[in-house]
Amino acid sequence: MEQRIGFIGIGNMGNAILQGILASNIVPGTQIYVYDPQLDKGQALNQSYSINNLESARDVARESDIVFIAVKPNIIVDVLNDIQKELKKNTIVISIAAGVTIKTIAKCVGYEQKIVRVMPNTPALVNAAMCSITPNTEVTDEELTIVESLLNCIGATEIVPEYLIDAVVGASGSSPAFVFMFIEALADGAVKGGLARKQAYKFAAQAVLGSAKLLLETGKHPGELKDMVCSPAGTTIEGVQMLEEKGFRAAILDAVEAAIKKSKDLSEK
Ligand SMILES: NC(=O)C1=CN([C@@H]2O[C@H](COP(=O)(O)OP(=O)(O)OC[C@H]3O[C@@H](n4cnc5c(N)ncnc54)[C@H](OP(=O)(O)O)[C@@H]3O)[C@@H](O)[C@H]2O)C=CC1
Ligand SMILES: O=C(O)[C@@H]1CCC=N1
Repeated sequence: MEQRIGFIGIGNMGNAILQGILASNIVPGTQIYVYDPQLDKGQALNQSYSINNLESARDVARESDIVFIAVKPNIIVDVLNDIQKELKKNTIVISIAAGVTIKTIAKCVGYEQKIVRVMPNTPALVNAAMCSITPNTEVTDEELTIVESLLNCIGATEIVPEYLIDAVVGASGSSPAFVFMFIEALADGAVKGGLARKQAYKFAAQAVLGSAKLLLETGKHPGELKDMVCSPAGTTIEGVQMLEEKGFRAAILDAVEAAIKKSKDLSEK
């Protein structure tokens, strides 16, 4: 890919996308420009991949054809106002912020700027991200394809209308945290049953990974796959009954709903 890619902010999520892109080799490090106030974050990558560590967000905006804004939602407006004069007409501004609308972004960088909202997740670090993509009307089909191919290098993508991004936050942006809690709890249970801690994480995580793969690759309904595990009068159905009694499904549903609500609240501010 010939485009120069910028990153403003390389905290948890910016760094995960950046590392995923670097590992995929789609863009050489020399075509990547980053700024984060903690310069050491970029310096480590500079040694391994020869990326360009710049001294300000404005410098990154000036150098980039596609620029990821990966700062927290509460400072994104300040950052966008700061870089606005440095953007070229065709620069694609990608925001990964939860709850910051295309309209809010356009108010800062101009309604004619090419803007894409992306909702990624941290599995980007291991090239297993799920990203939603929402372009504004200034983005051409060709440019959208470029953004898609960039993000497909770090996982899977789906194009969604803007009003569904809050739901994506619940389903895949925030949900890795819920899944890690689930894995941690699975492992705690196994440790209680006598398994060594390290092995417990491996068994639990591989079970989650394998189950997700089975669902995606067979396309079967999750209920059918669950039924395949439950032998009559066996061990699994005992656990399933316990999860139903403790409100497992309702708890997950409520957690997703709470994340969606927060994302909506942020965009109404
Ligand atoms: N974490 C996740 O799983 C996901 C996050 N997101 C979105 O990603 C964005 C970033 O979140 P996350 O990575 O978790 O947050 P982090 O706090 O981990 O990362 C933000 C980074 O931006 C840096 N920063 C602060 N001010 C500036 C500035 N003026 N210019 C450049 N960089 C700056 C911060 O430095 P310092 O720490 O010194 O302030 C930090 O390194 C948010 O908008 C969030 O909604 C979206 C999907 C998933
Ligand atoms: O917690 C957050 O606000 C961000 C957005 C989605 C995942 N992390």
